[in-house]
Amino acid sequence: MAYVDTKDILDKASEGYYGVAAFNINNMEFFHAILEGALEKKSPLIIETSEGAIKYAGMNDPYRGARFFVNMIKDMANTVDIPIALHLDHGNNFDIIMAAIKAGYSSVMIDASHEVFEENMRITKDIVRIAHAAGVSVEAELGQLSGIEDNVEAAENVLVNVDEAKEFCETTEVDFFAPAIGTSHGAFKFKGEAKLDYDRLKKVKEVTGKPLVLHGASSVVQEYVKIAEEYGADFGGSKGVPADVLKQTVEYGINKVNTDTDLRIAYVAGLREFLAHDAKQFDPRKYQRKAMDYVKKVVMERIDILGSANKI
Ligand SMILES: O=C(CO)COP(=O)(O)O
Ligand SMILES: O=C[C@H](O)COP(=O)(O)O
Ligand SMILES: [Zn+2]
Ligand SMILES: [Zn+2]
Repeated sequence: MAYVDTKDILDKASEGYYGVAAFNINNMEFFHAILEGALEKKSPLIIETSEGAIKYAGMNDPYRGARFFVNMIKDMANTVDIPIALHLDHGNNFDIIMAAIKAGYSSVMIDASHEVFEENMRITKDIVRIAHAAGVSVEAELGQLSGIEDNVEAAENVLVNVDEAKEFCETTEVDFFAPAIGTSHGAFKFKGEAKLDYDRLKKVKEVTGKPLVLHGASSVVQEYVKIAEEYGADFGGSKGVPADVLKQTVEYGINKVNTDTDLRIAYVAGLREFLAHDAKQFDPRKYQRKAMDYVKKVVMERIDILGSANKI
């Protein structure tokens, strides 16, 4: 169909109260596996790359890395019949954000959430001005991702403040907004029960009216953790955001659901399983296929959970 603005995908999702997964990639194989899954589900697709992914792909040259991803994804988008957007995840380095905008990313995230509120607003507003002038939409974040502990006072300090969220969105004119509501990145999100602050989420949706983004949203699917561990991995104690919790967040206004860890675990499970059974194989197209099939399955399962199938 086309290479599109992330905002187009997310405005529709926000109106329709469904979620679209944003999948992190570092290379072609993950992109192909994700694309196969999205095509089968006829789902809009957001691909995102971290600054680290851009440096990796560009052999430490950000502009070269950003061009690498734009070329791969834009070209492919023009040959398939689903909308695809390319997003810079957790942009923090000015040069890399500029490289992504210049190379043709659909959108960028400016993550100045570690700064104090006023400074976060100032930095975000600056990036919005530059990005919008280039026709690129912007995501920004408020609060810190570190999970809700039993201590409520500590949670207050890391979770998004609703009044600040309103002021932040109005002042900066960001296109989509990531409120911290209790998730964290990686495979070890919760010690006990997965607990997110739904009330806070509902209020943020109400006061901002923006498409909302959930970071650290992987489910850490135990089926793949088990396979990986059967073949030598050690992810003891891993725990993610369960599917029913994700569905609930979508119902309360989350539209972009960032997913990296689930794909990494599925891939490494497939790779370990395949290699353990075929000691003679050294063709990457063969030994990566099972890993890609597992990634594709995770992608399709997430599309079903979030409700973006047939929304093209
Ligand atoms: O938030 C993410 C990327 O920005 C990814 O989160 P996970 O580590 O839960 O996959
Ligand atoms: O949010 C972070 C993403 O999972 C990307 O991580 P990375 O910096 O290892 O590429
Ligand atoms: Zn952050
Ligand atoms: Zn994130």
